[in-house]
Amino acid sequence: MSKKPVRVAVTGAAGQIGYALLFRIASGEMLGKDQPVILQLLEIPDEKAQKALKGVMMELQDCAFPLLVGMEAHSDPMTGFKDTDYALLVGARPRGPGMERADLLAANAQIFTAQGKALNAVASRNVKVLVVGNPANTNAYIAMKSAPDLPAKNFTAMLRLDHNRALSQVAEKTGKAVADIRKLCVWGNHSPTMYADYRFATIGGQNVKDLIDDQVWNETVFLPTVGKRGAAIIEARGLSSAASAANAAIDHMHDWALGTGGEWVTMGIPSQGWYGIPKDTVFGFPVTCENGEYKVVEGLPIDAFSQKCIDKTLAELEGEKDGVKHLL
Ligand SMILES: NC(=O)C1=CN([C@@H]2O[C@H](COP(=O)(O)OP(=O)(O)OC[C@H]3O[C@@H](n4cnc5c(N)ncnc54)[C@H](O)[C@@H]3O)[C@@H](O)[C@H]2O)C=CC1
Ligand SMILES: O=C([O-])CC(=O)C(=O)O
Repeated sequence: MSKKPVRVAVTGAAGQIGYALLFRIASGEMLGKDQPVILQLLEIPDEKAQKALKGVMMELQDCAFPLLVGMEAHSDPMTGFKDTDYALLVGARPRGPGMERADLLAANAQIFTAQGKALNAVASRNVKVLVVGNPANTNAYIAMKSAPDLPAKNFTAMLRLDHNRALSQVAEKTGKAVADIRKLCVWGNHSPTMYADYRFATIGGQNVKDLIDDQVWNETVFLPTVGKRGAAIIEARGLSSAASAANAAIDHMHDWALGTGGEWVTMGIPSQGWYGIPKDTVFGFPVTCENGEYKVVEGLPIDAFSQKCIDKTLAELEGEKDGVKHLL
C-alpha cells in the first residue's frame, strides 16, 4: 500500500539553497523513495521573489516527480506552515553592508519569532523543524521559544555541513574513504567557533586521533579549515555555500526521520543539560537517530583542550542568546 503524503514546508524557497534542495526533496532523497510529499513553499511577499518562486515551481512540475503529489506557494507562514510535518527554515536576512552582528540578530529574530509563532499555531503537533538560515543555532532557539505548545526537542539547527566538512578533511588527511569514518562529531555553534572532534572517530576500527597523531595539525589546520570553510567558499565562489548546504539539510532530515542505524551524526539541538551545556541552548552534539527521535551520545570524556573549545563556542552562543533576550 502506498504511504500517506507528508507535508514539507521550505522557506526561502526561491533562494540559492532552495534551488539545490527542492528537487532532491521531491525526488525522495530526503524522506525515502516510497514517501509522497506535498511541498509548501514560502517566500517573502515581494513581487520579484514570488515570481522567481513560480519559476522554480514550473521547473519542479517539469520534472514530473512521481513522489511530488502537491505544491503550494505562500507568502504568509500562517498559511505556509498549515499542518506541516517537516519545516526547513532556510530563508533569512543576510548580513548587508555596515550591518553589525547585533543588527543581523535583531532582523532575524523578527523572522524566526513570527515563524515560530506560526508553527505553534498551525503546524502538525509532531513537526520536525530544521533551521538553516544564519545564525542557525540562535534562530532555532528563537523559533523554539516562540512555539511553547510544540515539543522543544523538535527544533533543531544545522551543524551537518560542518560535520560533513570535517569528514572530508579527515578522509583527505588519512587517505581513507569518507564512508569508512565513524564516530566523528562537531560541538557547539554553526560558526567559526564550532569544535570538530575526531578523538572518538575510527576508520576500519583504527582510532583516527592515533592515525593522525598530530595535535598541531588539529589546532592549526583542521579546526580553522572546517571553521572557516563558509568564508572560503564565499571568497572562491562570490556566493555562500548552496549545494553543500542543501545536501547537509537533506542528510540531517533524512537521518532524523529514517534513522542512522547506530552511526553518529551531528545535530544542533536544545540542550537538556548534556555535557554541562545550559538547558535550551541550541548546541551541536553527537547523536544517533532511531524511530524519528534523536538521542545524544552521552558519557564521552572531555579533555582540557576540548573543554576549552566547547567553552569558547558556548560563550559565543550565550552572547547571541543575550542579544535577543529582549525580543522574546
Ligand atoms: N547552517 C548552515 O550550515 C548554512 C546556512 N546558510 C544560511 O542559509 C540562508 C539562506 O542562504 P541562501 O539560500 O544562499 O540565501 P539566498 O539569499 O539565496 O536565499 C534566501 C531566500 O530567503 C528568502 N527569505 C528571506 N526572508 C524570508 C522569510 N521571512 N520568509 C521566507 N523567505 C524568506 C529571500 O527572499 C531569498 O529568496 C542564509 O542565512 C545563509 O547564511 C548557508 C549555508 C550553510
Ligand atoms: O558562511 C556562510 O555565510 C554560509 C555558511 O553558513 C556556511 O557555508 O557554513
